[in-house]
Amino acid sequence: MLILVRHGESAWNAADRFAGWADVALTEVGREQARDVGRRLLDDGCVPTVAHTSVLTRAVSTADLILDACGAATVPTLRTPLLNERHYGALQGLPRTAAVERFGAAQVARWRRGISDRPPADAAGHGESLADVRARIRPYVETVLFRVLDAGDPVLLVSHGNTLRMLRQIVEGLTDAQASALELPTGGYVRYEDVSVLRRAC
Ligand SMILES: O=C(O)[C@@H](CO)OP(=O)(O)O
Repeated sequence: MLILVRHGESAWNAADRFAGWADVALTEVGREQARDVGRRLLDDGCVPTVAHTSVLTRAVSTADLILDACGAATVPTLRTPLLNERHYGALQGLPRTAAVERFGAAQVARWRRGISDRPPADAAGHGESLADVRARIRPYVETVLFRVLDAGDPVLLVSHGNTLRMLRQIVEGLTDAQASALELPTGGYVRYEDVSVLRRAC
């Protein structure tokens, strides 16, 4: 079983600011969203035995709260930057409304959901398109994730909006347009009971 979770609401989700690799904490709403996922997994008898998260605090905290709430606090957890949110370059920290005023709604929409549109780079030259994120996570999906799923472990994977968009494209075999249109709310999750279907789609 694979359980994909988008982290709970962060301070910058609440403030409508681009987060990317900025290490923003969960709000109390986000913490409760995470605990709620854990309680639902427990009720459904879907307690993970392995967890994978990004290295960003909002994902790590979400995983910890989920695992605590479903009685699985001691399961082995892999934290990897491969599961980080897309790097949003110079947009990080900017309110979305300010970005729209400065660059126009159409350009901001392309940076947010266009597959190969890379946001403007930050001072250090960083900034990833969705295609860059897909290339970053593909080796993780094909070697690390599938190896654990093949061992039969129910895996909890906590990541980010754009990273999960690309991860779902890979494991569900979605087109670019379908992947770009995916919207998982903060604290939202998708559960795949039969992971052999995912292997075929990959
Ligand atoms: O700020 C971000 O890092 C992401 C996810 O919340 O934003 P967007 O949905 O605009 O890609």
